[in-house]
Amino acid sequence: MSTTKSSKVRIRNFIGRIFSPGDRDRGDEEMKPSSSAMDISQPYNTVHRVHVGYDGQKFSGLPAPWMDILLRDISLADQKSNPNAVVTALKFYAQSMKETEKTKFMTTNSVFTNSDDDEVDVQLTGEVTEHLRKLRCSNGTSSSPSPSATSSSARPLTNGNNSSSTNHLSNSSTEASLSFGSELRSIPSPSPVPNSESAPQLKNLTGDAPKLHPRSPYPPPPPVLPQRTKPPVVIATNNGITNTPPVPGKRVPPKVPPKPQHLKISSNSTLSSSGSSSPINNTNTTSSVRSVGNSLSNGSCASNTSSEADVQLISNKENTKIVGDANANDVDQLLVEDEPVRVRQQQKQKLTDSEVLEQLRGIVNPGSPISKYEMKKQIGLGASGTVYVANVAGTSNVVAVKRMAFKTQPKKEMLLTEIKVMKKYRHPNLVNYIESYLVEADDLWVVMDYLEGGNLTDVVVKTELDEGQIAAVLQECLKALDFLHRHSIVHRDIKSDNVLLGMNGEVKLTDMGFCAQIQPGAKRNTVVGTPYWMSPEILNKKQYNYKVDIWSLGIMALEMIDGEPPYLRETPLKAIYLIAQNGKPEIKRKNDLSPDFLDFLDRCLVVDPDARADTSELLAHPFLKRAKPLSSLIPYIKAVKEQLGERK
Ligand SMILES: Nc1ncnc2c1ncn2[C@@H]1O[C@H](COP(=O)(O)OP(=O)(O)OP(=O)(O)O)[C@@H](O)[C@H]1O
Repeated sequence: MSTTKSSKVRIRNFIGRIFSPGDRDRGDEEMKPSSSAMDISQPYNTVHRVHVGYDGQKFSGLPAPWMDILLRDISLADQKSNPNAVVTALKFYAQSMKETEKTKFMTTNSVFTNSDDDEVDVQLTGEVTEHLRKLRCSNGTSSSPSPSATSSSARPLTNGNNSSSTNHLSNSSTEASLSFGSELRSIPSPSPVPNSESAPQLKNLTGDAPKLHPRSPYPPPPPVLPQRTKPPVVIATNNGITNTPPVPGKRVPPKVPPKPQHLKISSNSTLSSSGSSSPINNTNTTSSVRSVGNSLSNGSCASNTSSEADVQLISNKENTKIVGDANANDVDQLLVEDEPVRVRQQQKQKLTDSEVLEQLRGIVNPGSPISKYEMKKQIGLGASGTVYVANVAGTSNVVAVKRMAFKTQPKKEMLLTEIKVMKKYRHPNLVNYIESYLVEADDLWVVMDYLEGGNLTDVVVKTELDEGQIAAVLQECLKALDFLHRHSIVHRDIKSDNVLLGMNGEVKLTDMGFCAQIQPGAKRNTVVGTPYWMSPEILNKKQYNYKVDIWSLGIMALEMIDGEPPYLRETPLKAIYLIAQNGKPEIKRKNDLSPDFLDFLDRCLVVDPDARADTSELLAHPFLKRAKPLSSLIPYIKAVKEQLGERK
């Protein structure tokens, strides 16, 4: 097993204990004979609440294991300084534990499904919220990151910087609850894992040929040392598309029939109702909405598109008005435009395994790949399968083949999403799909470009890139993100692990499993990502859009400076607390960085997504003018490969 593989697996093992996917494994469900009419179903939508109090000094009411872990990871002083962030961390943690409980196996990423299953939520009592309100008033500020605290950018920050944790607290909840899955489990403690590679590291501060020596020492790490890579990812579907101003330069929402007046809700209620109360929740309102839903949101990353439909109907209605005003004499036109169209309510449902299989069969090539590809060696082991390098028989072409056992996949819909996105969206900075096969209904082969240089993680962990090289990598990633965002696709899992390198220095994004399609101006609240790279709005379960990728890109830039994302050495609970508490992470080596680079980071790591840069802005940023040719990466990639090869 290569070092890459083993390190990823190690980290996965660690993280897997903490976070795991939220997709219900429907495999068993599918196999079961249908229950008779006399059967009484198991309880569902269960909510298990534990009352949580906070007296201004400490939390109470948590189950003992939770209290232990809270006290171990977050000091009383920290709890006191920002109880909101504690709530965010607990909520996230509770959800992750629930998902671990449900799935009972480890996977690469954590996925929280937040809508259609057991409720997992943390709310504080009215008494507690009142206390926190007073605290905020007496401090004269929110305990969440403030705009000024979270970005040194001179650009105006509009709103939302008071962190969503404030949202939890500002509602008038009268019940304090920390809700779990069906049964409370003892909380696994992160086991100590050796610090990231103690082996010699390659490093270059000057941009010259890389030399082997360790990265700069940082303050002594705390005792619990999670390893980098494949930490948790989360998905929580919660009817999450909302109405926001359209994004300039993005695609125009598809035309849909005007919404009947009696069904029309105010723009405010559109946001808050998330479509659940609207009588016309419909994922299939228009053909384009349907195609979006079918092509992408069938994966577990899909969120309910009903709100989106509402938004479109409302905005279309407004368009209609303008058209009507402009053609006031044309009564027929007005009548036609105002004709209410009733749209049938249809609930978004997850695909069954057999539906996923059916769709998959429609995508894969017929026949068998066995004689076409000669497997050379295993190059990686992911949560969903094993990656091999292979030769195309009779040619000198080399490809990567990912083989997955379909039936036992925990995230079948996400797999389907990944293949669909890879197949449909091709770009020089994306790992491109070549073809796929389903051998004997279970052995799924996905053939793709082979990126011989491995992933960026190995390079950032073992070497220190200079600013010109970092700018080059960021520029390539931004080109891919710009392409995805222009197609209304949000990647949602940007991190160095998902950036692959070619031996000629090419840089490509991979791992489309968490991609989602968001219509321009719409938002989602499916909690997806890898916590260390996760934007505050996702962590706080707020509505979000494509800007989450920009935050993660900023964190990835910090990885390239420091070799790891912020808080990696903290326990997961503390890390989540710190992200919620601090917003923009501290940039450790500020004095070593150019003003352009600092400004680039500032523009990515803005807590308020509306004030955060988009790909167009960043692609034009002066920092990218410093980008060196991609060939400058070659010695680094080679040195890392050699080092990894030596250790095999
Ligand atoms: N196209 C490729 N070219 C070269 N190496 C690859 C390619 N795809 C994957 N790899 C290597 O294989 C490893 C595992 O890839 P995989 O996509 O299975 O990882 P994962 O994202 O951890 O897993 P999963 O997607 O199953 O959750 C990667 O870290 C990478 O080093």
